[in-house]
Amino acid sequence: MNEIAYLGLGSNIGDRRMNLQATVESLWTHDVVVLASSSVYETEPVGEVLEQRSFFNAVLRVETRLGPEQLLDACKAVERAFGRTQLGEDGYVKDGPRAIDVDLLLLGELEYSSERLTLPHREVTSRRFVLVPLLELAPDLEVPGRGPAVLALDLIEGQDVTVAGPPLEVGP
Ligand SMILES: Nc1ncnc2c1ncn2[C@@H]1O[C@H](COP(=O)(O)OP(=O)(O)OP(=O)(O)O)[C@@H](O)[C@H]1O
Ligand SMILES: Nc1nc2c(c(=O)[nH]1)N=C(CO)CN2
Repeated sequence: MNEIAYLGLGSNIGDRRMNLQATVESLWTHDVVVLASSSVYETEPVGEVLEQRSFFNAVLRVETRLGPEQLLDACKAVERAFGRTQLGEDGYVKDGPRAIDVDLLLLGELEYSSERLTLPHREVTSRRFVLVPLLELAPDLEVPGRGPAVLALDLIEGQDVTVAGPPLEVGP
């Protein structure tokens, strides 16, 4: 059965918008149908590395027949295609600069936990750079197990987010 999922994209190396657009095209080749994109936002770095270039972030609404672990594999395959080092590999920096980051934010109503995957994404309700584009696509969104996304956004202080450009092209 096909499910609706939301993916969070981020880039802060090279041509950031071009990297996000190329990610959309790469997802098509992994059985992930991209239905809609949020606007592209320029966002202040959040997390363990604050002294780095600002990010471009966007959220995609996708449709897929993949299950949770397979969908994570697809996200990781797209990151690898852009040369991203992965957790556990040489050169990996938690929260560090990256040409592309693809996070699996939500898969339908699923609450799921395995060694390598947590759904909803553990940070989905604490990051403005995720919630602002997510709410643009789904203003009434309820985050499974955590309540209305709009209430979570109200609780976040700081984390500058501004519109940098129109939505990514999602057509084939
Ligand atoms: N919902 C999820 N989406 C993506 N990765 C997840 C998720 N839940 C758990 N993970 C795990 O988190 C690991 C680290 O992810 P990643 O390399 O993208 O970290 P990061 O981008 O530095 O930080 P963050 O995950 O907080 O954005 C992945 O290898 C993956 O196994
Ligand atoms: N603004 C912003 N900050 C981040 C981002 C990101 O995509 N945008 N990604 C991170 C690691 O996943 C760490 N910090």
